[in-house]
Amino acid sequence: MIEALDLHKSFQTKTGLVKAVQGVSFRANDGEITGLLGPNGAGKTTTLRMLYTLMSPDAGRVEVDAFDAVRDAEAVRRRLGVLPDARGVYKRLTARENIAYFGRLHGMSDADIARRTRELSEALGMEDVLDRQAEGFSQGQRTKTAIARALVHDPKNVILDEPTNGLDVMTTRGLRDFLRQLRAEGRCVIFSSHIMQEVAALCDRIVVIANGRVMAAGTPDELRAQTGEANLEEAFVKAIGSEEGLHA
Ligand SMILES: Nc1ncnc2c1ncn2[C@@H]1O[C@H](COP(=O)(O)OP(=O)(O)OP(=O)(O)O)[C@@H](O)[C@H]1O
Repeated sequence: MIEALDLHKSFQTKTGLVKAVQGVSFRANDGEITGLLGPNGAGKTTTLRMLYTLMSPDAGRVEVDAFDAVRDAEAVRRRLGVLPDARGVYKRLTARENIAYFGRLHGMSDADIARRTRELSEALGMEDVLDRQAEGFSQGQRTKTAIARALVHDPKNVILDEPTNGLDVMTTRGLRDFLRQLRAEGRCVIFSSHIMQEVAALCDRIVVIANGRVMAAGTPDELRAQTGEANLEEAFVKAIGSEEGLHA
């Protein structure tokens, strides 16, 4: 389970202070997919970075399975699998070597790494590229490698920053099935997106973010009730106040 408790984060820039996240709170439960939906610049990536301990919040707290992300950062990292916005796949290594490298960083045995690599490559449909050097991989192949690598240590909680960005329709469908499988395994899954159809298709719980603030949050039914809109996509538009930036 992942909890964001009144998170704040600002950045000093040449043109002044950018308030990227201004009081974001939500809870993502185990066995559920939670979607962070918002237009470009809403604060999704900054929020996720605080959840996965890359950035510390100016104010507020993150808890992962009741561990504090600042005080117990190590314990939190062990419980997380992360697909960051910069995928960061090592080009000189094959997909298999990329996955194994992360497995070793987590202290896994070669046998466990081999077993998890088999499971993940089958689930993600990437057996054909497993032993190819990542140099020259398509965007989808890079994303799959980065996801397999993030999950090699079998983490209970999974955070994915715009996982379907740049993927074709078939790869996106495969990835959606994969996320549903993670949910069925009882994991806590959080992903960000600016595509409302994506969030509507997958999520048990949705956090609508704009200008660094939570505009609405809840199950699809709760969001429809809160906004008085029968159609979920209309509910998103109403919560944000505009449909700009919410499409593919
Ligand atoms: N390191 C940084 N320095 C300065 N400003 C930043 C930094 N990181 C983020 N921001 C600003 O904070 C705001 C929120 O950015 P963030 O990347 O969190 O949004 P996002 O919802 O993930 O957007 P996108 O969908 O475009 O990825 C933006 O105005 C962005 O320019």
